[in-house]
Amino acid sequence: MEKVIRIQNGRIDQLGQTVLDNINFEVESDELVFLIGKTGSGKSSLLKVLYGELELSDGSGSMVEYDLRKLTKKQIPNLRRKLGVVFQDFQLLSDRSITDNLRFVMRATGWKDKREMDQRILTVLSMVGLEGKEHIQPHRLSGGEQQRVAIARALINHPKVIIADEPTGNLDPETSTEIMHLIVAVAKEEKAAVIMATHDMSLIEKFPGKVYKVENRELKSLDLMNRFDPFQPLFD
Ligand SMILES: Nc1ncnc2c1ncn2[C@@H]1O[C@H](COP(=O)(O)OP(=O)(O)OP(=O)(O)O)[C@@H](O)[C@H]1O
Repeated sequence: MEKVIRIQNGRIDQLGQTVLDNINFEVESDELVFLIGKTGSGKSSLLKVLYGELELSDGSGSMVEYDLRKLTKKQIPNLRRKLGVVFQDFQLLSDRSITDNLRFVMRATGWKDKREMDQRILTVLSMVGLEGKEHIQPHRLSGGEQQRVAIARALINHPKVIIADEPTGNLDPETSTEIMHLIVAVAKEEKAAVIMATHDMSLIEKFPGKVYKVENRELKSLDLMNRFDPFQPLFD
């Protein structure tokens, strides 16, 4: 299996303070990886490094084929073309239809041919079960549907990695499970790895994946056999 993420002895700083140190982390192209840990522990910071929003301050790291220590401003859009990013608050443009939300990203990532764009829009909307809703504006959709649009947007460029920062944080438990099923299914279809920060333990129980815990400025791989040991709580 190809490694799509690799960080060795990495360090992440925010405003001169070390958030995470001695990060050793690898993700293969077909893996589902959960990041857990208390609020403020550094999950989002790690994800930001992976999508080029924050520097890797020390060590070495690669994301898809990009060297995270040598990432130039010019390379960041190219890196993001290889990724799909999904956020807790969906981050859709509220004044545009679903189609225009997707077109906006497509234009920003170099798509030009209108027919090809329309075709891809139909494909990704059908992958997330939103066919027929192309012209609706996001505020007329439920939270679960809005997250489906965000997932469709993440799929536009055939991502190698889907990065999801608490994608179910604003959804009820039933919708969260549906969205999680969808992320896992589309990742399989597109052959993308998934790395997801979450506070939702029920998702980790339902969907088999690797689990890393961020704690005391360290990223620890949790032993899968022991991770439900009641004496080693996942969440404090
Ligand atoms: N833009 C920023 N500037 C400075 N410090 C920041 C910034 N964003 C986060 N931090 C700090 O970095 C640390 C890690 O925050 P981060 O958002 O990565 O945690 P998290 O585990 O994702 O939390 P949450 O579960 O609330 O999303 C915190 O101490 C936070 O205050």
